[in-house]
Amino acid sequence: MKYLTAAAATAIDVQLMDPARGGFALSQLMELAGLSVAECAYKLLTGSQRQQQRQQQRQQVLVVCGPGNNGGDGLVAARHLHHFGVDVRVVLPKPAVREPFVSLVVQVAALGIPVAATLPSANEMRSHVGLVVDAVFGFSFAGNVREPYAAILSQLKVVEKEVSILSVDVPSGWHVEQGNVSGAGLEPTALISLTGPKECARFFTGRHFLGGRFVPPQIQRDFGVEIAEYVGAEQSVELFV
Ligand SMILES: NC(=O)C1=CN([C@@H]2O[C@H](COP(=O)(O)OP(=O)(O)OC[C@H]3O[C@@H](n4cnc5c(N)ncnc54)[C@H](O)[C@@H]3O)[C@@H](O)[C@H]2O)[C@H](O)CC1
Ligand SMILES: [K+]
Repeated sequence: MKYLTAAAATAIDVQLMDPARGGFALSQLMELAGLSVAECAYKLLTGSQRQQQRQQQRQQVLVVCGPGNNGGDGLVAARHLHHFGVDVRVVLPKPAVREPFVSLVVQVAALGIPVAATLPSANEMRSHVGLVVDAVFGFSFAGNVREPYAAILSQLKVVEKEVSILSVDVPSGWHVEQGNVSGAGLEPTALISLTGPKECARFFTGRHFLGGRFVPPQIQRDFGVEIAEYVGAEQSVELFV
């Protein structure tokens, strides 16, 4: 398994958006990343009969979005989950002030998806939330978690053993290469790595998926990113190492 440093993940993004290499716009990559997240979340929610029963009791998916592109992936995923028929809510601690986030929030609101700045209470999450999608921080997170996100992560940690969490790309609060060194990071049930697993995924022991089905072969080869064996139209694939 090839693991990416934060610098390599940034370099892949630059290549993907280079007009002469990948030729993608950021919003396209975010759309595909968010679609992978939504499809993976849906699989986790409905994957087994037991989960289907639990899902009937605790139907909501709570998508918690940070200030960068990881949060953008979350906003896209929320929109797709709504179209998949899931009762989805968004927590966006800081209002969107720039594109593509402003438009993504408009798209979410146009579907009637509730957007709040704060998390529900721990008891509300225990009784109503079937899955939290952690889209707070991705591969550009560094240093100690600053507010308002420190409070959000602490509140999620209170319920993390009782409510399933799917982290997008990096479990929020984890050092991108060294893992949960501060102890303030989430300990999610599942992780969906986008493009390729980051170094911190070496320390993750839960269910691990790969998504982001958009990397052309040349860029895969240049960075040693492994080609996942997606089946048919699926947007995420579980990794077993
Ligand atoms: N090629 C791909 O796989 C793609 C992945 N995508 C997703 O984009 C993120 C990386 O996005 P980026 O905007 O570079 O950064 P983050 O979302 O990780 O966060 C930046 C954001 O967070 C703030 N911040 C950083 N450290 C702290 C801190 N200690 N406390 C508080 N706030 C902090 C920083 O100021 C920024 O505002 C990747 O992981 C994928 O999820 C793309 O969507 C598509 C291509
Ligand atoms: K995350």
